[in-house]
Amino acid sequence: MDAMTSPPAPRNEPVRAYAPGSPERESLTRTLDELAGRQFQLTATIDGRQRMPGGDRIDVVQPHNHAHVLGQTANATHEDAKAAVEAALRAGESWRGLPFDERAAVLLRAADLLSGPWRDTLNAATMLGQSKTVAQAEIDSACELADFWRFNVHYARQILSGQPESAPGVWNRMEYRPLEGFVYAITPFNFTAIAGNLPTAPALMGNTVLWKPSPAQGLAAHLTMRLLEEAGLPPGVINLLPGDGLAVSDVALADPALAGIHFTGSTRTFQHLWSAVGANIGGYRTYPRLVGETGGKDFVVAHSSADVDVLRTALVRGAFEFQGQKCSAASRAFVSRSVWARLRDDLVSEVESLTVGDVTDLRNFMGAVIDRRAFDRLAAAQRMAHESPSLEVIAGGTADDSRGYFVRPTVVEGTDPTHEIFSTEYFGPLLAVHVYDDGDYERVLREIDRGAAYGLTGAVIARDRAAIERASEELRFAAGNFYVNDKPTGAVVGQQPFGGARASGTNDKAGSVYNLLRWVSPRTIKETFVPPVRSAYPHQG
Ligand SMILES: NC(=O)c1ccc[n+]([C@@H]2O[C@H](COP(=O)([O-])OP(=O)(O)OC[C@H]3O[C@@H](n4cnc5c(N)ncnc54)[C@H](O)[C@@H]3O)[C@@H](O)[C@H]2O)c1
Ligand SMILES: N[C@@H](CCC=O)C(=O)O
Repeated sequence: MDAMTSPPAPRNEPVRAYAPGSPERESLTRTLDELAGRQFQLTATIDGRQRMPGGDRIDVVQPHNHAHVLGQTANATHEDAKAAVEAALRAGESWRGLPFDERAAVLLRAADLLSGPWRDTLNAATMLGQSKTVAQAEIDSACELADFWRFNVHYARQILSGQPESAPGVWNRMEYRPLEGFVYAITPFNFTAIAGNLPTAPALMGNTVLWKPSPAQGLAAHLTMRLLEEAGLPPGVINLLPGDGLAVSDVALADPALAGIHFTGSTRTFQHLWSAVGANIGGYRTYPRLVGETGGKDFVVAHSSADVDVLRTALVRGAFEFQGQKCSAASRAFVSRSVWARLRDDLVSEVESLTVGDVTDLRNFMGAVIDRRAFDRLAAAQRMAHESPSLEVIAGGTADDSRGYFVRPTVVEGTDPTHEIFSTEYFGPLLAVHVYDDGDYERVLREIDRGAAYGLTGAVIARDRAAIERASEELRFAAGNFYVNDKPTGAVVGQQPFGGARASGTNDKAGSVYNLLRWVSPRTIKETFVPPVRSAYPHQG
């Protein structure tokens, strides 16, 4: 169809409350029972066909009840990856030839399916598979994913409408071509929305994709793929390859047609991928676009003018929601001594009262950490905190893996702000607090800026406008998402475009124009209506 069309304007998907007795709670509870009672085969999807990969088998379990197996998956092999590359390249010819509106319609339909009939399914899968409470699942697998799909269509249209000037007699046009080759999307365990966005954002711009989700997010990823198929995604446009990704990387990173990597996960993994691309740089048809959103050591700085209730709430929610497994989670706090005197006891008792347990019991505030590796890492960090002379564990500090991977929310007070607890990302419910003299605000801002390698999120809690301005200035490069009198988590698509620099990534702001621009390779076309027919210029006489 040749027309300037107007799709529905995007708006943020309203967040449901799931209060006791509400219809949405009853319906979700039924879906939780239904999914928990099934055994899923978490297959690969290559060229629209599902098959179990040929590599080692992996059980996908409920982290809060690790004896409960939700399904089986397997590591994709070299053969699986080669088949997926071929399928993506084949599908690319027809997918990029489709008018933009047809591609956009698939994602708009996916968003409406997700906010309607698929909502309970993806929320329940995210609760069971990733141990998210209903509130955390709802803002992720329902709202943020639907927002990504709707807002990306809106931002893509803005990009397509960006056209150059044309002088009289000439028509200049900009064509937003997809990249030449395939995009490799590698996604983390912690957000179903990020997992769904990373393959679909390049696809919207006309690219075809290999999608390698985290095994620990395998159930929600499998169901997201089914939802996209129901929405009309053609075979081969997104090819899902489950497992650890090692064989997939062997194939994808060595392929001349690798045109981009869309990654979210740890800094270490991204640096490994970047090095592999660097080592092979002469072998590609085009320079691969490398987009990676990675780790964080996110701060809260409380000035002596801070409101103590605002600070306590920002710390508890910011550090402990989803067990601190958000790249944005507050993990280092710098609190002025006069505020700490009024905060400490209430903070400790609130943290000690947080309920941690099975997320299908909707009264719990927190679930389990994702797996054995995370549990061991966090238990070791707790031991280190108990043993270190400059640290005092003032809340939590225990962990129990007898039924699920449960780690109590833990607050550690540290006198030495250069201790590794203030610079290492542990990715769990562990908050380190440094108390500074009220007069040392400027010094502490510099300490925060230099104290960690990351630059993802941070917050200042203060009533004094000059203190807010000083923090904003001094910490300008310490956070890509900076919050004033709020927790440093919970960015909303369309409102707080998300991402950070330094060791936190390429800061391409998922769910924005900046991100989508990375998946196009513009072509400028100049057409001259009445072209010259002589080479000589007037000054030649
Ligand atoms: N900045 C952000 O927006 C953001 C968002 C979410 C998570 N994160 C970060 O992600 C990390 C937690 O997620 P994670 O534990 O899933 O990270 P991870 O790096 O362990 O894994 C991320 C993905 O990479 C895959 N992977 C690892 N090695 C690979 C290889 N050689 N080839 C192909 N795939 C490979 C994993 O299987 C997984 O799918 C934290 O550091 C967190 O801060 C950042
Ligand atoms: N965008 C999310 C964090 C994603 C990383 O885990 C937030 O703002 O809390």
